[in-house]
Amino acid sequence: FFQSPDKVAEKQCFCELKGNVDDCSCSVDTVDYYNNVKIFPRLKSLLQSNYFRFFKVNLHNDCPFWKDVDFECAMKFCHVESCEEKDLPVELQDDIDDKPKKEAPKDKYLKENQVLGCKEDYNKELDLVNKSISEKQHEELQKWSEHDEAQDSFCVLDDHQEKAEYVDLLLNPERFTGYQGRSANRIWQTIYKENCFKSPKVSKEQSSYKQLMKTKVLDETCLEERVFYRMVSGLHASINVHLAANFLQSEKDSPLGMVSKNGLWGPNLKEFVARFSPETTYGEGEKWLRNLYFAYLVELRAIAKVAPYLRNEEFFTGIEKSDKEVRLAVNDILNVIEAFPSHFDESIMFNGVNINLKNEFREKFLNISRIMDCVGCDKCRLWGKLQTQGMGTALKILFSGKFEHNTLENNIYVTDHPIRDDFKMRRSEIVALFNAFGRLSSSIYYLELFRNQLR
Ligand SMILES: Cc1cc2nc3c(=O)[nH]c(=O)nc-3n(C[C@H](O)[C@H](O)[C@H](O)COP(=O)(O)OP(=O)(O)OC[C@H]3O[C@@H](n4cnc5c(N)ncnc54)[C@H](O)[C@@H]3O)c2cc1C
Repeated sequence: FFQSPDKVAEKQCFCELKGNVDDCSCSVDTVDYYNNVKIFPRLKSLLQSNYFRFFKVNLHNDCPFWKDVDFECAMKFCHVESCEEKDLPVELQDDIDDKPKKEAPKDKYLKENQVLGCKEDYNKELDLVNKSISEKQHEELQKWSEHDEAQDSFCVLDDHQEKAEYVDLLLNPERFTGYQGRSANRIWQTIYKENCFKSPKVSKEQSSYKQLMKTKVLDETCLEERVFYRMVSGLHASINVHLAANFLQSEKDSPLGMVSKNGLWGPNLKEFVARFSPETTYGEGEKWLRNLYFAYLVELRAIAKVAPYLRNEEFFTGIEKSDKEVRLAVNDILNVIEAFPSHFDESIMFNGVNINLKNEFREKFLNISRIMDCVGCDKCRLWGKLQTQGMGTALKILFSGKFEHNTLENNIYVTDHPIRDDFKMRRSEIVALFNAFGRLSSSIYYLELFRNQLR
């Protein structure tokens, strides 16, 4: 089913990406082969284990940037079921002992009888940017920088907050929810326009993407800015690939679908093409897909870099047999990841530049993790938080400076001083990192599926 890099068929479709991933020395074909054959199957199985399937998250935070969060998710499938204590592994049950009992779900999250997909005309507001964000941002960041523990973090972790609850990720899969319209658009718009350095996203005044591309905005930015943009765009692409790959459909047109009591789900080629084809995206779709590979390579490298630390983790859930299996499975996947032939080289970043650039990079990413509290659909918020926390954890590993002794020799990273005493990872960081990487990995896998359908 998957072809080795040298046997890849004649390229035809827009999603048949050629050459190297931008700003990396690694080819798309290498990632496809390595991911689809070696990494994805291992990760898929690992992420079903008790240690990795339960994620502690606070989905009840108020949006720090604007008051009128629209809960525009139109389907009952947007709702997240949190775990009851009895369903959790022993180790995690202790963790919620003194927590207040779960609140009843808010009615606004459950709009079972609404029409699928919210088709509100949001275009009239597309250009509006909420200016209050900057002031708010400032306050939030001020608080953040006063918080010692958080100094080397790139994202907000809310697992310690009072209203945080365990969620079983396997029972709440990331898939099409119908979340769209003004609310979803405002989140992406804010991420690109407010929080990024210079994004090629256009406002309505700028006539088209084509025109924007002529200005080559991205090419003119420095590496760090491009990395930032590519990470976010890669995450965005991954989310949109997933919603096309796990789309609600009827039995009739879905031989590949999975039947469950919550509906019939499966890949929707039309949806994928509509989101990424050159015709509908002014040729940008291909670049967004390439950014997915970029984000993948950054997280892959972070896991390789933190491998010595992870090899000392117990992955304790209180069930001896399965904990041992998880340790073996993690070790196996770390071996595969470390042997990847062409890792992203983070040492090229933040060299000889003003230290403020690194801080700015961290602060901007921190804001992106905070914007997730403004997402008006529970399930999208859950996966948005998990993936930004995973990405933030990867950035912390790469840029917190606690692995400075890692050197690149003959294209292989050598870790002289594997773990510094002051480098610590929380359980939620490990869970988020692996699950976030799992999302990117599965997007690349689904991309192959769509490619094959288009051939
Ligand atoms: C954090 C978050 C999580 C979400 N999770 C889900 C989910 O689990 N299930 C679900 O069904 N929906 C989810 N959504 C909604 C989904 O991402 C889309 O916003 C929605 O389907 C509407 O799509 P759209 O066609 O309007 O374009 P959007 O995806 O909303 O994009 C807005 C604009 O950004 C540009 N753009 C699109 N992709 C990229 C890219 N990769 N890089 C750069 N620019 C881009 C395009 O110009 C596009 O018009 C989520 C949204 C957010 C903000």
